[in-house]
Amino acid sequence: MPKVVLVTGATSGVGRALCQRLLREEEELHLCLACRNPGRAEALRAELVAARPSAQVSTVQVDVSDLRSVLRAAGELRHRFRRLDYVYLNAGIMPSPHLDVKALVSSLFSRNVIHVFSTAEGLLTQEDRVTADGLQEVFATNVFGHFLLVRELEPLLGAGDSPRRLIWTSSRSARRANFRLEDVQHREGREPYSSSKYAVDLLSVALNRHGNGQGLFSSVVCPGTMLTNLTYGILPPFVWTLLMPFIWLMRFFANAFTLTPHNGAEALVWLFHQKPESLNPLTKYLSATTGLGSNYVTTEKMDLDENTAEQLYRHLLELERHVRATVRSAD
Ligand SMILES: NC(=O)C1=CN([C@@H]2O[C@H](COP(=O)(O)OP(=O)(O)OC[C@H]3O[C@@H](n4cnc5c(N)ncnc54)[C@H](OP(=O)(O)O)[C@@H]3O)[C@@H](O)[C@H]2O)C=CC1
Ligand SMILES: CC(C)=CCC[C@@H](C)[C@H]1CC[C@H]2C3=C(CC[C@]12C)[C@@]1(C)CCC(=O)C[C@@H]1CC3
Repeated sequence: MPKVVLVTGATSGVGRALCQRLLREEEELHLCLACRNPGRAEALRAELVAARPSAQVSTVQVDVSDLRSVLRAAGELRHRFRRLDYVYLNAGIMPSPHLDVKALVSSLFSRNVIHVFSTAEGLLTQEDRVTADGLQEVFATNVFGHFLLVRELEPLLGAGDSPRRLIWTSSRSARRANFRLEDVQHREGREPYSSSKYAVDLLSVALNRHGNGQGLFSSVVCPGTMLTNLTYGILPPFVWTLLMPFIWLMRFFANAFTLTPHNGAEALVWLFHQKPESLNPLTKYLSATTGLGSNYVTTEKMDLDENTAEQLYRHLLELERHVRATVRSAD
């Protein structure tokens, strides 16, 4: 039986590289591309099948920031598949990022330079929006839409003869100081991206607590800093090109500059092969690249506690009840 793998945000960046690498490395696989843009999804499907004609690749349309779209897509997946072996919860956004150039320059002369360049701590703020469902867009996309998808896919992720896996694309920029249980959507702060990734880390811990007994295992990864549509929103491609000599030099000191989506996918592919029982739920798995360009996976203990994880989980369940009631009454 081929393993069934669902990937959100497969049309570009690390999601796309993950699909290419999995199909190149794995014989028996059914890859389902969960994408918001059907044209791009079909173009990717055709490209993957052209590269490997025996590959089984399908698509499903989903905008993870739109709750009705998530409910509809999950219904379609329940209809199409009897089980999902791996779900990569990878789609993510960072809207209208602002780089604090003064902080960037002063970090160059600080002892913290490697940490700051690996995590972007203090360097970036974003402007979030509110979705048609009334949620903060970064939270809806990076966290809640995916949470609802997982909840809706529970019948396909339940106990079976082999473990089921959730693999979240988080970030080294997830930071406890940017997250508050009283404001999980980050309505008030200026770092919704970091807050959303911290929420992802917490959520993964809670999902393990509630799912491991039924054979469901969750992990978080950071692909490192890559040049993708997301980072081209921070600096345009030509500026990244100008910075390249500096970045190549930085790579000898900061392994987080993976730069290409292929390199960034290292930890996502590595996790595919690991026995979930051997993984630590409190560890983040990081793609890393050496100065000479070799890829490897390293780990980081997450700065969180299980009590906060549980409280966030309950909060998300409550929000889920609320949005389901709203969707029902509007239909
Ligand atoms: N780039 C980096 O340096 C880092 C990225 N990450 C994380 O990696 C993940 C992938 O980002 P990356 O590859 O860099 O960025 P890209 O912008 O290249 O890819 C993002 C993907 O997510 C999809 N997407 C965005 N919003 C939605 C939505 N509402 N519904 C469905 N799909 C959506 C995009 O679809 P579409 O093609 O339609 O736009 C695209 O396929 C994100 O979670 C990001 O936070 C983490 C650390 C560093
Ligand atoms: C000289 C030089 C390398 C300049 C680039 C400065 C910044 C644009 C980068 C420094 C740290 C980077 C970083 C990210 C984006 C680009 C930087 C701010 C991320 C926020 C991208 C998305 C993530 O999930 C984490 C990354 C942390 C580091």
